[in-house]
Amino acid sequence: MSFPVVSRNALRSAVRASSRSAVAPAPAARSLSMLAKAVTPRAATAPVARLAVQQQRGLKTLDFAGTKEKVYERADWPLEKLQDYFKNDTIALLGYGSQGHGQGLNLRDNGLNVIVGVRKDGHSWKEAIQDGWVPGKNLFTIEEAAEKGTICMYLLSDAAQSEQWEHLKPYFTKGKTLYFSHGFSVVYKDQTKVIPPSDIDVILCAPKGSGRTVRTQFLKGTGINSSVAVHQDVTGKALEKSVALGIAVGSGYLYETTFEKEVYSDLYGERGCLMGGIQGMFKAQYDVLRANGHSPSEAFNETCEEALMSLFPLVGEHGMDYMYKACSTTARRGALDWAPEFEKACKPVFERLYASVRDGSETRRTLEFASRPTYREDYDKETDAIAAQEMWRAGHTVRALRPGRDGGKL
Ligand SMILES: NC(=O)C1=CN([C@@H]2O[C@H](COP(=O)(O)OP(=O)(O)OC[C@H]3O[C@@H](n4cnc5c(N)ncnc54)[C@H](OP(=O)(O)O)[C@@H]3O)[C@@H](O)[C@H]2O)C=CC1
Ligand SMILES: CC(=O)[C@](C)(O)C(=O)O
Ligand SMILES: [Mg+2]
Ligand SMILES: [Mg+2]
Repeated sequence: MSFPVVSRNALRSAVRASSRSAVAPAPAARSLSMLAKAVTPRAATAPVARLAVQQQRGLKTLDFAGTKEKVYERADWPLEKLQDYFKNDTIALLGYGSQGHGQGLNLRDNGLNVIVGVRKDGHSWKEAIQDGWVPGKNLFTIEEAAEKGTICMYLLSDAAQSEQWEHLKPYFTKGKTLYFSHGFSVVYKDQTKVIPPSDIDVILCAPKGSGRTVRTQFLKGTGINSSVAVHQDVTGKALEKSVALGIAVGSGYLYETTFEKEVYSDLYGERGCLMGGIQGMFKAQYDVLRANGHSPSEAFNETCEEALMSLFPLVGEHGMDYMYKACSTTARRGALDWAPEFEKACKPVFERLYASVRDGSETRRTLEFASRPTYREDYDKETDAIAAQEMWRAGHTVRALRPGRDGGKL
């Protein structure tokens, strides 16, 4: 079938770009995903799968639109090398939220010696048991795991990292490594009081996506992209260790950054285009359609469904210009004219947001809110309120209509 609105040149350059790109899936990765599907999940599958995916790539300096940056790729860390590198380590995951789940299961499937530490009988404890962690064998209280771990992965919520710090710090003794998936605790130390002992390596690997995706991409044989950074290098091996761990937890490739840059960009991004901004923009567009007499299904389809199911995936695969070219000349004219209007309207909001991240206001708010004993229920109330908005209730019905779907949950 032909694809009339995309010029041959555009298609050719899209293909060239994607074959050049560091993220283009290697053929081996594709066959790996079939392999991963063909065998039962967990332990036995992934190590076999990972061996199949020896790509000829490793540490690289790449040109990102004119700026040279270092990227680490998993080809430099085949499974046997990872297993050998961490053979004397006990990797202790402290916390089992979204990241604990994704990173922990991937480490376990990679055959590394990993244990989980969470509050006994809490929500995470139950979830860990469901995921096959066994109390007394590889599931412990936070304190027990912190004691046993030579590499302690501090994956409690950012608020709990601060709250538990004084209590857990004595376990982070000389020679151990402290690992974060966010620059938050260390960078906002004035508020969090997290100041690591000076005789341990302090490193970061922050997957740039949900812990759920960290897991699903690993099972598919692809890999999330992550940031790596070093806060303290006592052994001279801190960077190497952060890269090795980054690969071991399921990253496909890693960008080098600093704790500060990671946390500023992360807090900003999630409040902006990734989560807060997108909900706000969808809602505003939907409400105007409804106020002008459009039905809920029409308003939802023209705001969310088409974006998420048709146009955004094209942007993700090939870039914004490709998506524009795949749409009508009519759409293109209007979108080209209106994009700068939106940019102008949004820019001051983004500037205010960045300032609020940098001056610690966002941190203060998070620490206050997520420290509440009722934090789960309190968050649920607000996300339930989003689910209760007419827009997302309409979305529930729309999603259920997608062929192959039997319900409204993605
Ligand atoms: N979510 C994501 O996908 C991403 C997260 N990160 C970072 O990874 C780290 C972990 O985040 P995430 O996985 O989302 O986890 P959450 O922020 O959802 O935190 C959940 C974990 O913290 C524990 N916890 C919360 N409060 C307390 C407390 N007072 N005492 C003891 N334990 C507590 C929970 O245990 P319990 O069930 O017992 O309450 C649970 O194990 C954070 O630094 C985050 O910024 C980085 C990239 C993406
Ligand atoms: C998933 C992720 O990268 C976020 C949005 O930054 C987070 O969950 O904190
Ligand atoms: Mg974040
Ligand atoms: Mg993030």
